[in-house]
Amino acid sequence: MGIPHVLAIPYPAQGHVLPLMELALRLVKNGIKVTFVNTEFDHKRVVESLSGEENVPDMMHLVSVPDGLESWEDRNDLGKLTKTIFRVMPAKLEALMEKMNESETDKITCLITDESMGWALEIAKKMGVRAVAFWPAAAALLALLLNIPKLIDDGIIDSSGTIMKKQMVQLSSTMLAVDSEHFLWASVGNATTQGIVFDAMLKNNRTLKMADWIIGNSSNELEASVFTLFPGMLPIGPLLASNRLGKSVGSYWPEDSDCLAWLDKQLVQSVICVAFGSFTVFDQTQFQELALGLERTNMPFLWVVRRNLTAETDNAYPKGFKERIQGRGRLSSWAPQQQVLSHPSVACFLSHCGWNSTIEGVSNGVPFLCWPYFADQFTNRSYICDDWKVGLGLEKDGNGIIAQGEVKNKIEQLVTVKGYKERALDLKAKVMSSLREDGCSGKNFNNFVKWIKDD
Ligand SMILES: O=c1ccn([C@@H]2O[C@H](COP(=O)(O)OP(=O)(O)O[C@H]3O[C@H](CO)[C@@H](O)[C@H](O)[C@H]3O)[C@@H](O)[C@H]2O)c(=O)[nH]1
Repeated sequence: MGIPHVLAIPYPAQGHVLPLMELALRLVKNGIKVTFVNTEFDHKRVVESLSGEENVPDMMHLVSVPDGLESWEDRNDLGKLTKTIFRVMPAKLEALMEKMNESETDKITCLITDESMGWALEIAKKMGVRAVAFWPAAAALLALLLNIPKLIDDGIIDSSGTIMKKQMVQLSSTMLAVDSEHFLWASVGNATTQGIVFDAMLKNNRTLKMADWIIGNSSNELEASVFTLFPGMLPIGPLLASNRLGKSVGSYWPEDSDCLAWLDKQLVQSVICVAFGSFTVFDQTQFQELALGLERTNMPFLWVVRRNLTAETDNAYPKGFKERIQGRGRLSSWAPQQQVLSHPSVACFLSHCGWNSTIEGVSNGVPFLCWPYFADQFTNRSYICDDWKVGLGLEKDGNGIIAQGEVKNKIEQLVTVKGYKERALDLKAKVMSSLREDGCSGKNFNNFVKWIKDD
């Protein structure tokens, strides 16, 4: 067999593209050729944000297929996006693979797909190609999804995913309890969207059975009880650019690298890093309370204010805010987050608790302030606050708002009360040891590479 050729297919969302790209780059480093298939919409953004950079090696090719939506249509409408993906992408992917297979050197030997694009596993099997499912979120979430039939039997949800009982659900006595109201599909959009997403999850559960491997961006040190209950899933994380001594690739937006020079000028462990991933949206009141809360801490802060974090972002700040925080507060539209979190000046991370942000903070020993927005982020908050005890959750007041006083008080509590930083450093050491040759994630990854290279 010549050089193995992997086709990698992410779900089209920032928190899915980045970790699969990281996995792809690690495979390339191990002598495997990778073709990375983004949607056309994402491909354009990723390539644009890469311009002038030399982070994509020769053995990695970036290609695209359409997602079925027009360029102007709203890709944050997860119902619509999910429907068109399932309708349009399978035939496009199959055609792409057939074309590649016409050439002996381009022949696909293995397909790795995000679990949420489970239909690709079917195509791989049909074409006689090895099939791998990649799970980019907490393993606990996949375990819960695979238990949907039991949730229905127990009357917690009905057969269309509607929550019938509000209760905590625990799959085993050692696993995290999840509030049924925070089930993944139950917090995305309106009832129609939730139904479409739930249906897609059922389909993905079925296709997952076709996977030769299920690998995840987690580690045994973070979720041991899940991997005991669910031995078929192998953790290979955390997948971080620093592990291969490179820069993160796959951002949708150009990074403000200058913020690293700004961090260089700050005192050690003095800065609040604030970032909410790629989906979170704030209304005007909440946005302003956050701004005022950060201002009231009197600490330096680096706040990632994505262009669409709130409506009319430029005019959304409280009156005089930018002038008052000058020099102390740095506003950035998209930061090199992994590098930021590894910077010695960072004291804590105010985060929406997306899984990538969670493991990036953990891998750098940074304590968290948790402000989950939707989907799996509530479970990730429980891990951070209740299980690993490396952070504090922000609570809403009687008006359903996280008020400026709450932001200020919790940040002060986090950085002054002894224990959070110590536990965060302890967890970091455990998680990073997993990546060593003799660590759990390290061994799993090496076995995986061997399997891909085997005839
Ligand atoms: O200024 C920024 C902000 C973020 N990031 C990166 O963007 C990624 C964001 O991923 P994540 O923290 O997981 O958040 P989302 O983009 O919101 O990810 C989606 O996908 C995740 C994985 O399934 C889920 O856990 C989240 O809930 C879901 O919203 C991370 O790698 C960050 O380092 C940057 O590079 N710069």
